[in-house]
Amino acid sequence: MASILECRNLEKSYDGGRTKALKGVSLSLGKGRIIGLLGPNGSGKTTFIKLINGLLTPEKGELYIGGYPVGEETKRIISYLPEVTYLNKSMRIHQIIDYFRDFYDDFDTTRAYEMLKRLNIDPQDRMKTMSKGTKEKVQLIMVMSRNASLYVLDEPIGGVDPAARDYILSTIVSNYNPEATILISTHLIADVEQILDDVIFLKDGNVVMAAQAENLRKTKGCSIDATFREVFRC
Ligand SMILES: Nc1ncnc2c1ncn2[C@@H]1O[C@H](COP(=O)(O)OP(=O)(O)OP(=O)(O)O)[C@@H](O)[C@H]1O
Repeated sequence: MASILECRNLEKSYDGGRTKALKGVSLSLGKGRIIGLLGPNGSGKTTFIKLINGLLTPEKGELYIGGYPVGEETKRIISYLPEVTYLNKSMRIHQIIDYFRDFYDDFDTTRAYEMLKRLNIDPQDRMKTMSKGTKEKVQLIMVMSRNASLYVLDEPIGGVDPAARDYILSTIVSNYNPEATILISTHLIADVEQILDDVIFLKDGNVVMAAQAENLRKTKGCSIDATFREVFRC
């Protein structure tokens, strides 16, 4: 299978080496796959995502996205949803859409307005007057309205109510280019597992499992959520 991301022996630590967040991660992410990056708190998910986006640099190892080392080329092909809100709170949604359209050549304005409509969000609303969950929906819509090769979503539905989660997930799946790859980091495994093709389990900075979701369910005879609870039982 052709891959969009390849990494070998990635290592990253904090505090001058005292905290080893990634201890030699090697992975290949296939094109056109929806991949769950799963692991308990502190397992290294956000660190890995920050390396992909060039916000951190590894101490060791190699990382290539679309055949390029992390840099300008890779930023162009990655659409990234960070854990924290980064949109200007005083802006109205339609202004944010204009901003994204000006900033990203691959931004699809029509798709953004369609997704807002489907989720009943008024483009005239200002970010600061919206609930946490609605802000999350808007951010996700902006990120998914780009025609990227790799979407990296760090906890995309944490603040969204359960009724809206399925709707958002199906919106994600139906609106993105099937050639593109989506990497989703989340603790809400039961909610997202229906859309996952592959899963990666991270534990203490190591990949402890990387498998096709369907194969894993067959082998274990249970859901990904149940397997996760078994592997990471406290
Ligand atoms: N800025 C930082 N300074 C020091 N240590 C950090 C920093 N960021 C993360 N760490 C540590 O690195 C390790 C991995 O953290 P990371 O945030 O990547 O995990 P995570 O899997 O995303 O966790 P969570 O599910 O809680 O978001 C943890 O031990 C964490 O305490």
